Amino acid sequence: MSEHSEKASPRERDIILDSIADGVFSVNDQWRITSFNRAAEKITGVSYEDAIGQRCKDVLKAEICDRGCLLKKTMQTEKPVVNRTVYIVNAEGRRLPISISTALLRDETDQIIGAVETFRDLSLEEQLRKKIEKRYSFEDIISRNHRMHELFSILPDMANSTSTVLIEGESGTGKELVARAIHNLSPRKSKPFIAVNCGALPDTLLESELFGYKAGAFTDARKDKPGRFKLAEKGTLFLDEIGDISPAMQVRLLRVLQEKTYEPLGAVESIRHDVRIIAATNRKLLDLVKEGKFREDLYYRINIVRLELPPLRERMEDVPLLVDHFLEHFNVLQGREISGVTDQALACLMTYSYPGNIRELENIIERAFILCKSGMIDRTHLPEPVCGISGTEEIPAWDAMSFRDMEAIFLTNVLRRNSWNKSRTAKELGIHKSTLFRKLKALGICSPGRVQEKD
Ligand SMILES: Nc1ncnc2c1ncn2[C@@H]1O[C@H](COP(=O)(O)OP(=O)(O)OP(=O)(O)O)[C@@H](O)[C@H]1O
Repeated sequence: MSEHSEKASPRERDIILDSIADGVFSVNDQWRITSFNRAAEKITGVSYEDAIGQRCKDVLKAEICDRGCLLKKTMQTEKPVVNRTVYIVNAEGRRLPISISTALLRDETDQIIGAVETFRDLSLEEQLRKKIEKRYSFEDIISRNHRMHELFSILPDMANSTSTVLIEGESGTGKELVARAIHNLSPRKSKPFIAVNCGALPDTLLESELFGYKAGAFTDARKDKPGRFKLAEKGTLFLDEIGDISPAMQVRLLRVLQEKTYEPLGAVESIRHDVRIIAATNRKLLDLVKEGKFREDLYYRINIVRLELPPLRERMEDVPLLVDHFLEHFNVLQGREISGVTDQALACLMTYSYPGNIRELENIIERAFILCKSGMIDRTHLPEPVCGISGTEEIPAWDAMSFRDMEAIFLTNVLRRNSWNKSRTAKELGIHKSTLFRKLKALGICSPGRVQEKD
C-alpha cells in the first residue's frame, strides 16, 4: 500500500468526526471555527454552515467564554483540559450542561496552529440527578435513609392533626425544616409559620416576644406590640430550643397551652389563640425531666406526637445526595458552575462524623465554593478536620478510587459507628444480616483484631 493511501483523506476525516457521539470542533489561533462535527450541530443547534468561520464564543455562548476561555488556556499553558463541566446556551436559548475537554493542534513543524474541543451533552445526567433528588426528597427534606422515609410517611397525617409536635434531634439535623414541612402540608399552610428561638432570649424578653405587650406596660412601651402568638394566629408557632426555657416560663407556657389563652404584658384580659405548636429541642427532653430541669406536665403536654431526627453520622448514605443538593443550591445562588466533587473529596466527606450535622455539611460546601474557583471541589478545598490530614498531602491511592472502594469506606464507617456490631449495622442499613456478611466478605472487610470474618 502506498504511503498516501495510509493517511485518511479530508473527506474520510469528516466521516470519522461525524461518527463520534461527542461534539467536536476545532479553532485556529484567531478562535475562528475550522471544523464542526454532526454531534456539535446536534448539541448546539447551530448548523455546520453557520458555525464555520465564526468565533467559537458566538456559537457556544458559554459563560466561561468571557471569564476564562478553556481553548485559550490550553494554547497558553500547552496543557489539555479534561472533562470540565460548563453551561452553554443552545440555538433555542436553552441552557445545557456540557463536559468539555481540549487539546492542542500543531502543524508538521510542531507550531501551535489552533486547538480542538470535544464536548458531551450532560442534560440527561442532570435530568436523572434531579429525578433521583426528587425521589429522595419530601418537601425540601432530602434523604434516602429508611428512618427518614418512615418519618416522611407519617408527616402528612401529622400535618392534618392539630396536636402539638415535639421534634428532637441534634443541632443542624433539620428540625426547623421538618416543622416547616408539617406546616406546608397542613390546612394552615396559607397562614404564617413563625419561629422563635426560646434558648436565645432571657425570660422577660421571651415573654414579650411570645405574648406581646400593651402600650404603657413599661416605660418604653409607647404602643401595643403583637407577640409571636398573635402573629402566628391560625398558623403554626415553632418553639425552638424549648428545653432551654426557665422554670417560670415553663409554668406560663403550660397554662397557655392548656387553656389556649394568653395575656400580653400589661393587658387585663386574656386572648384566645388558635395556633398549632411545634416544639423542638437538641437535648433529650425526658432526661431533663428526670434531672428535674423540665416540668413533667409540660413535657407530656408538648410530647403528644414525637419525632426524632437521626444525626447525619447515622445516615451517611445521605451525604452524596446532600452534597449534590448544596452544590446546586450554591451554584444557583452565586451564579457559579462548580461541576461536582472529586472522588477524593467525596471519600473525605463520607468518612467525617459531622458533629454539626447537615448544617455543618452545608457550611463545608459553602466554604469550598470560596476556595474552589472552577471545576470540581477537591479535598484541598475541604477544612482540615474533614480529611484528618493537612490539605497539601497527597493520598495517591485515592486518586483511582472505585465504587467498590467507596462502598468499603462507607460500610467500614457504619460498622465503626456501631462498634462493629453486625446486627446493629445491618439494621441501620436496612439490609439483612446475611447480605451484610456477604458484602463484607466480598469487600474483604474484617473486624479490627480479626483476620477472617466468621459467617
Ligand atoms: N434533609 C435535609 N435536606 C436538605 N437540607 C437540609 C436537610 N436537613 C437540614 N437541612 C439544611 O440544614 C440546615 C440546618 O437545618 P435546620 O435549621 O432545620 O436544623 P435544626 O435541627 O433546626 O438546627 P438547630 O437545632 O441548630 O436549630 C438548613 O439550612 C437546612 O435547610
